Amino acid sequence: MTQHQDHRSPADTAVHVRGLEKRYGDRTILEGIDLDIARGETYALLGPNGAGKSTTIEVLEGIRRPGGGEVSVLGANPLSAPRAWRSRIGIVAQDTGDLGPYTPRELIGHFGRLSANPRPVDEVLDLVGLTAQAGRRASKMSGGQKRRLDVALGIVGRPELLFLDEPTTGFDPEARRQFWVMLEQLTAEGTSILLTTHYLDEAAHLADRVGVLSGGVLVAEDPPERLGGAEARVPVVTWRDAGGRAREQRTPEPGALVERLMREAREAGVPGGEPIALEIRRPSLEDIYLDLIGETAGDLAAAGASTTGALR
Ligand SMILES: Nc1ncnc2c1ncn2[C@@H]1O[C@H](COP(=O)(O)OP(=O)(O)OP(=O)(O)O)[C@@H](O)[C@H]1O
Repeated sequence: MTQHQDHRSPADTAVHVRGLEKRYGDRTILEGIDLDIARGETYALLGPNGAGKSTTIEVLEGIRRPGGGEVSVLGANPLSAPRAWRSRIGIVAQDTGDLGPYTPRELIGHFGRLSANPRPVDEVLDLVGLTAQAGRRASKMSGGQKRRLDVALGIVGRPELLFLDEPTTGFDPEARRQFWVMLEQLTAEGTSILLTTHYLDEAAHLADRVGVLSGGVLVAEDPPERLGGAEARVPVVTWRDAGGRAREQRTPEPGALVERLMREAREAGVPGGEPIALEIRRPSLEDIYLDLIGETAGDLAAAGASTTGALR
């Protein structure tokens, strides 16, 4: 939770969650999640398989009952929200069932008629890149094309808040880029978006903020370029010393270290005076993310907690 949002009332935010808990049987999945998503914000929920991302989204969609806590989505409790509330949210679930013998054009038209102010079918087909497949049976389309259709059905009603659970799984790289452009267009129209993804570059590209869910709690929450704090971004210098041993040092001043290594290499008579296998690397978002979830796994293991399923 960022401090500037503390004063906001649930009605001002797209999503407002306090102390969300969820258990399945004797397994605790969510242990007290606080989450605020501002109107117009794109928020990416990250976390290992089984961390509880889909569970969280399903609670927000009103299709799963929370075990405890306070949940407000577009100012309403999802479990008791009126019918009209449902048409203000868009859902792209992780698994969409069988879409029957229908074509994308028929399905998009049908879903559009359920909403008060649908986008024209041709506009939706164009937005998701399915114009050429508009008249084909959905069941005969490729996995990536079916996924695009799921997205089409999620956006046809011009939702104020769009939930996207791993939306680009199965997309080829070009389709992913097109999808990103489409989301940027929705964002420009003011749509709030909550997405889950295992693609860190996708989160970095799209999200205003990312939250990392691990071990039942949000272990970090920040804009992608600040995730993990400044310390996590300190560059790592790796090289081999004169004896051939792999060496590694984290330093905020890699230039000074490289200068020292070069001097030492020259003094040691290394041919060319170049440190062996020298590399300077800034930790990527993926490195930082893996550190964050690794720490949680370590903490829980140390505490003797059950790690089945809930961690990786
Ligand atoms: N209906 C259910 N009954 C019992 N356990 C469930 C149920 N639904 C989910 N779970 C368990 O809850 C945990 C969290 O599942 P969830 O689908 O929310 O994780 P996720 O973070 O979305 O994972 P993934 O990245 O694999 O999609 C998993 O261990 C899952 O097996």
